[in-house]
Amino acid sequence: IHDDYQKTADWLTSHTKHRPKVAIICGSGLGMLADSLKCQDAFAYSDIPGFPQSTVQGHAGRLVFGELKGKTCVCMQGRFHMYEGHSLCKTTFPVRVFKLLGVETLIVTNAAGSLADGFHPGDIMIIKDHVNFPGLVGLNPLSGPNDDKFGPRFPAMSDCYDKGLRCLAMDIAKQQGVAGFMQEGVYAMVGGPNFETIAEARLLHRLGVDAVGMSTAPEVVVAAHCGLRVFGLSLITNKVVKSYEDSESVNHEGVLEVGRLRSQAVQQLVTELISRMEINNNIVKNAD
Ligand SMILES: O=P(O)(O)O[C@H]1O[C@H](CO)[C@@H](O)[C@H]1O
Ligand code: HPA
Repeated sequence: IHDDYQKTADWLTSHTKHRPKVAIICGSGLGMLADSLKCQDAFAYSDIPGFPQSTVQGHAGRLVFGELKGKTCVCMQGRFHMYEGHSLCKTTFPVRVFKLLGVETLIVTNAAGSLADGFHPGDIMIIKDHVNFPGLVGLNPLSGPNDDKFGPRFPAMSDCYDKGLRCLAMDIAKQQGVAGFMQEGVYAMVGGPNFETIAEARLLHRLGVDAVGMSTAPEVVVAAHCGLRVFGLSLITNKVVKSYEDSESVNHEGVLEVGRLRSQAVQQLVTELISRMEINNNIVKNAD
């Protein structure tokens, strides 16, 4: 299996001169993060040996290499979800390819519905921790024989969202004047593709979940397993309906619309974070 990741990494290395240290996974409606990369080399997923295909609207299906503020990055314009029918191994395939390419830091973004009372559509939540619901019942990308070349059989997950990067992102948000819609909280992954029932929403709320979506946790588990430093952002695109009296309901078009609305703020925050993070070692530069 290691060979499959290596083959894809070798193909990419022979098709681009970029050697990224940072990888970004763009969530629903957040694909524009890739647009600001300079000196781009872009590949359709369908042209990359071993890569799965994106099937969801708002996920373009392109891997983009380039420079952002002098740092070399690779950006997934479109991710893979379990509900598309991919195995969890396939949904997280690119993360191990990034590791083999020399990536040290993974930035994950997603669109999510909020459960926390003080959260509103348009808020940006720094992910402090996650609840991996599929993982709790054994749907885990690390299931099966462990590949010791990537990491240990029983990896710790108690510190998978890097504290230094979380603090730095909050400082940057204050400096950019967007602290008013920044939050920090717990993301839960559910399987989807249906949105939550009211009873499910109430359950998640009572369990202390701040935002819910259908992705991210498997990618972060695989990244933490192979020693990548992780930073995660959820764009709150809707409130999850928790009341039987509420006549509103969520839809994917609305999710994408909020993505477009906040695209610039997310882009500015991620760009500045990358610009200020120390590459090549694990020390994060403090805000000025
Ligand atoms: O998690 P991302 O890919 O941002 O997408 C989120 O938005 C879609 C639902 O609108 C789901 O796929 C959910 O997971
Ligand atoms: O309300 C939601 N629930 C699950 N996934 C989501 N992705 C965007 N919004 C939501």
